[in-house]
Amino acid sequence: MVHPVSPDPARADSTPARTDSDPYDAVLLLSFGGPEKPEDVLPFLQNVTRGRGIPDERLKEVGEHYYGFGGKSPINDQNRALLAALRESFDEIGLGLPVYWGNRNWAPYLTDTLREMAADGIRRAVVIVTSAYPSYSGCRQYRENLADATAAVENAPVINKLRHYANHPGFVGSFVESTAAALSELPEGAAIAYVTHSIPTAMNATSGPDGDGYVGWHLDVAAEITAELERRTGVTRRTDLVYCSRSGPPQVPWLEPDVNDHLEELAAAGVPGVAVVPIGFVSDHMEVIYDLDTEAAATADKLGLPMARAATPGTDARFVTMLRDLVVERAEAERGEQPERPCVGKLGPGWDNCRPDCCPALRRPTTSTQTAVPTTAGPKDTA
Ligand SMILES: CC1=C(CCC(=O)O)c2cc3nc(cc4[nH]c(cc5[nH]c(cc1n2)c(C)c5CCC(=O)O)c(CCC(=O)O)c4C)C(CCC(=O)O)=C3C
Ligand SMILES: [Fe+2]
Repeated sequence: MVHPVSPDPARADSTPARTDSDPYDAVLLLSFGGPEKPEDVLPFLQNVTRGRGIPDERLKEVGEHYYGFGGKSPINDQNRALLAALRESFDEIGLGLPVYWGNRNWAPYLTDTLREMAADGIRRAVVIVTSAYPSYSGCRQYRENLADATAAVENAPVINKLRHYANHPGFVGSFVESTAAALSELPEGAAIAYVTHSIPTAMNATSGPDGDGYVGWHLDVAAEITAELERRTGVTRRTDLVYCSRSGPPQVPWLEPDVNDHLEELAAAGVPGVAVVPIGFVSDHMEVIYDLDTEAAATADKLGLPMARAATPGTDARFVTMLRDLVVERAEAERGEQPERPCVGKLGPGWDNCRPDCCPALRRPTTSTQTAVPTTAGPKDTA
């Protein structure tokens, strides 16, 4: 006779109580990093642009943006504030996970953070990236950084990256509120200009599992914010998705129009004002305080076009709670449960794991001096 297998009580007692965060024992906040003082600016820019073919002219120009703000980017302080807010939010529901922080381009460097996590005995962590959309720069490059750092650190934790969250109601809801606040400062009939970081059109073409994921996700998020505001107020407005922070050589096509050209067009069209809504940024980065609050604001001023910039999520409660919910959601999924996956828009929730061919790196231009030279070639062709 076969006896049903009954649980061994002694064994059950020794099994640790399952918490909401199983199987994770830590959270890692992964970000871009930025300089903290003038001496940091050049080495930071060298870290960012190593092997990326950015013209020297552009680097000098971007360096000036940082020097104009005392050589300090707001991004690190924004991340410190987000860390504090996340810890507080975890505490509220008794989610006892330590929260670590590492960057791609500046201290605390990701590799050092992983080393610290390994030393603390962290075995498995979930990573929050401060980039909400699919693209090589905003997703795969961070996953490459994680792979490199994991390979460099002995006993590095296993790491899972959260799904893209731009179409989560917490992210969209935060921008709905900030856009409404910006519009309330403007004359009736003001337009909305949604702004994100420009990328090469070729990078957009390979973004996400089906391509065009970068622009596609931004358009979907913009449409949701617009629809919710319209639902609340009954007012229909002109809306556009435009871009800032183009870099790279001029012959390489990047996403357009630039926000400044767009403001010119709005003014020419007789639009009475514009809410500039930086949906591509989770907090106030240099792109926001320079490209929008300084440069675009000066353009609008010159045009006599009233402009109000909507706040980024930063430490907005909707955004912080969303990140906490996503950690819990991913833990549930990894335990084999079927979590709810809140999302708005037409595209459906982001995927937990990117396919191997998602957002491939672009082939970067090389010069002829980097190609192999046939050994039969003469020392110099003087013809
Ligand atoms: C999609 C995207 C995001 C959003 C996703 C994410 O958040 O990660 C983002 C964020 C950021 N980009 C930043 C800074 C820079 N980005 C650069 C260059 C580039 N960005 C690109 C794309 C993106 N960038 C691309 C395709 C390049 C060309 C070089 C290359 O192919 O890699 C350069 C070089 C100089 C220049 O050309 O501007 C700098 C200094 C900072 C820090 C700001 C601060 O200090 O507050 C942040 C958050
Ligand atoms: Fe960038």
